[in-house]
Amino acid sequence: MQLDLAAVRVAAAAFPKPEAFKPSYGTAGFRAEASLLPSTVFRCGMLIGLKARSCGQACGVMVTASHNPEQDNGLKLVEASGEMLEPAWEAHATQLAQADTAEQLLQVLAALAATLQPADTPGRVIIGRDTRSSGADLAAACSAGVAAVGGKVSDIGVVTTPELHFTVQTFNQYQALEEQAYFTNLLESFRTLTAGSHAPQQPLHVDCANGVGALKLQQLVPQLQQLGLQLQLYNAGQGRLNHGCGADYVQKEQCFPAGMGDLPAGACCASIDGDADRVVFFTKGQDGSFVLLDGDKIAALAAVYLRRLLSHAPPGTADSISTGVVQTAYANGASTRFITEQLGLQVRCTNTGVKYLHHEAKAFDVGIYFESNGHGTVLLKPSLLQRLQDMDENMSVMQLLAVSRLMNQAVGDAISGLLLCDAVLRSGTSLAEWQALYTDLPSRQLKLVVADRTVITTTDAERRCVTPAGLQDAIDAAVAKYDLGRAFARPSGTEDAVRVYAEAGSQEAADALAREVAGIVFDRCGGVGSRP
Ligand SMILES: CC(=O)N[C@H]1[C@@H](OP(=O)(O)O)O[C@H](CO)[C@@H](O)[C@@H]1O
Ligand SMILES: [Mg+2]
Repeated sequence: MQLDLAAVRVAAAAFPKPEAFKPSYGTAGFRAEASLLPSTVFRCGMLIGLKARSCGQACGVMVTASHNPEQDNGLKLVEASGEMLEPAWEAHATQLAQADTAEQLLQVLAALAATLQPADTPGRVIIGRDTRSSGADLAAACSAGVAAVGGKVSDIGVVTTPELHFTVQTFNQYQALEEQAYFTNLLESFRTLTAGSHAPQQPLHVDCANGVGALKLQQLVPQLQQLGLQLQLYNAGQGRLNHGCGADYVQKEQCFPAGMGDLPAGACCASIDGDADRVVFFTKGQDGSFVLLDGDKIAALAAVYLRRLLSHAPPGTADSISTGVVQTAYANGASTRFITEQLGLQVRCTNTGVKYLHHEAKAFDVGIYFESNGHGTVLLKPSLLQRLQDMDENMSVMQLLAVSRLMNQAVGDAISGLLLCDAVLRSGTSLAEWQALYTDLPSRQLKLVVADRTVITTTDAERRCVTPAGLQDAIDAAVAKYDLGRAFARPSGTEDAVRVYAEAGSQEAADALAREVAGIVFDRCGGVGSRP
């Protein structure tokens, strides 16, 4: 592909890279303090502009730092399929973003362009952003990057991350960019799923993390009310983004978000994160305690529901359909046991990061995937959808098709997840029954800093360490001392830290095992600071 490198040089000069800044495309794209990022987003604009021109379709950029503080920002790049950027291109993105001089930058860009052919159709880049104050300027820098390589831009303004993925996916199918298509799709599929179910339900109290999800849910409130769902929104934009609220806070701190501690016992509550791509549920126990229903519990509920729908489909349907649940090593062992032993479904474990789960889930006709922290969705294979469409109209078949429309097929979507769980709760599974599907094994997560976390390499979906030598044997010896013990250590893909996870028969044992494993990692991997 031919590029006007002189013009690129001039355009790039307006977005100099801070000298010591070495950004890399992590588990969820780039993230940093917003003022560091203009060069990164400009360069990623060039990268995704080239990709769009070479495939002749729309690709996407989402400017967001998700659950991180307001002063941070970042970006996620989106393929024409609506899915996350393919790994080979993550490496190109890192190379471009790290180029120190104009010469290096042009060299990396020209080398990449030389491998690409322009398509017959022009392609375009759809850019969205969350509510952060730095978002508009960064989106403009990204547009400038796309333009510098001769690409076309559609800036769709403030949207949730999954909405951007959905828009890219559907634009390539129907050439429409209207936001209403996203809402209509959610509302109509929710209507099908809840038709004939037992309204009125109790209200659903949603903590919106003071983020973009609040804006979008506010728009849905009146129509959802007509469908029998009463949404009460909290942290809907008055307070600081992700501050004392949001899915990340609630799941990590295991406590009520700001403004929601006074709700009555048994209230049905949920938290979404700053860019609305993850959701967890929670409630208050009769004793006033905080009760979390995390991504594992959502996966279990979705699995119960889909299994039920499949069993009511025309005879023989369920037998010929592969249904599986994809989890990571962080999934509570009790959830894995419930899904395999009680539901008789397959469970696969992948590396941490939604892109790995999504990929694995596509192998099933019905693939349910959730990380414990609430990222996830339900995928139905196109060949299965075709089969269902060809079947006689049966309530369960209609509902299975509705699940495929409600659940974002490109990426995890908090709004889809909220609506799916509400629909299942109305279909006859109560909140108490959901809670009681299984009891979580006590667990503990810790993190520690070591001199160089890349000395730790892992295998078996990050559940076992390969290097440094002897580390895994020492972890195994620790785990063996605990009843129902399981533990692993892995380097984070988003932070300069090593994460340790442990579960065991009691909370004290899980805490002790996590501490012990963290100590082992500290001693053998060059721990920094005080020993855990
Ligand atoms: C234990 C944990 O919660 N890890 C998170 C975190 O990844 P790490 O590689 O563990 O830093 O950020 C990812 C991106 O948001 C998310 O997908 C993942 O679940
Ligand atoms: Mg997020």
